[in-house]
Amino acid sequence: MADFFIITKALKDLYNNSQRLVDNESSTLQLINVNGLIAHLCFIVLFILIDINWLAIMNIVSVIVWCVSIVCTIKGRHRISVFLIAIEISTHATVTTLTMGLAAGFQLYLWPAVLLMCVLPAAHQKSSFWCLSIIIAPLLLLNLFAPLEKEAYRSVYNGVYLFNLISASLPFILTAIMVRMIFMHNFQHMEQRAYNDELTGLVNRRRGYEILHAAVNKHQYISLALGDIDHFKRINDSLGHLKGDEALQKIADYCSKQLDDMGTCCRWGGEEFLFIFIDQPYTHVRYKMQTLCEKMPLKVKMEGLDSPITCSFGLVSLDKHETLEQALSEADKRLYQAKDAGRFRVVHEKQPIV
Ligand SMILES: Nc1nc2c(ncn2[C@@H]2O[C@H](COP(=O)(O)OP(=O)(O)OP(=O)(O)O)[C@@H](O)[C@H]2O)c(=O)[nH]1
Repeated sequence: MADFFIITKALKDLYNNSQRLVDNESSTLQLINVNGLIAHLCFIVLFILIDINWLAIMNIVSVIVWCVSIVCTIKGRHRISVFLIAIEISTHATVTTLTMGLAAGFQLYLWPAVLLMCVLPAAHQKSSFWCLSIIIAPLLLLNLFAPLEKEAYRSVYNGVYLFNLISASLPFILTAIMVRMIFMHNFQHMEQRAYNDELTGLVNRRRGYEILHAAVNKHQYISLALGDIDHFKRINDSLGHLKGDEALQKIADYCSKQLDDMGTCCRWGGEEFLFIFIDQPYTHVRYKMQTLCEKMPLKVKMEGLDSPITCSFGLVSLDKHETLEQALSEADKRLYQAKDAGRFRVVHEKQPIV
């Protein structure tokens, strides 16, 4: 069991680090450069072994191009590096396919290169278009017009094709994984921005409504507490808006920690928070909200304030025959009752309980 956790943790770490990797154009390019360099070094050995010396020499030239590309990437000349990669792959595939025929499988390297070019220079559309053309043009022309086989190389076709098939599939699969990771990362980022309040990090009103509607559709038992910071204007007026923001962050932090897994705290408006409890016994919710309210002045502190930081709350549970809007409106009414009764309290029925 422990082994299983170690493996899942290692995979998780790898996934997180690789996300950082694809976030950074420079490290992605360098990863591709190093892979290209290693592949061509292997080619040199392979072609010496099967005695095709002109291909071994050609791969030495390729190695030099990949080295130059590595230097360009280090110097931040990413566009040149991408062009070099496109030209190297395109030239290599064209010359070898025309000389040995399609049966050797060198044209296969152009497919992962198409995918790579679509992903890599995403920030520069013009160069992306040219790099793609450098790859797509030979891909089409070779498949249409290159000779299928050459008599001189018949004996090596099986081995060379298999080698090319495997080593061209690997970058294809890796690039596809990279595209998926970029997509997932961007999706999570967008979801985070769409659902979370920027200042406090709490879920926002939109997400709050989604959680509520989902619970209503599933006929779950819902309790709501609408909270409002007491005399927040005074905090802003005495310490300034930036410190006011800091107070909001501290209160949000405190509320989420206090709630733990029991419920969700949303930033409902400026200095208003909505606490959502799904399928939690009302007595537990009442106790939780009351403790949260009582402990707040002890746990949330700001230097330079004359009075402690407190909140008032209106707590309701959603009746079966009641709509969400009615429950929210009732919570709002109870919040006002809490304010009228002197603040720093939870009103859950008609009368305050703190
Ligand atoms: N710093 C900061 N202030 C905010 C933000 N959103 C709302 N506010 C402030 O919150 C204050 C709300 O003031 P009021 O509605 O008068 O309420 P209050 O002073 O909290 O008084 P009571 O609610 O009656 O206890 C205003 O000064 C708003 O400018 C925010 O994101 N950052």
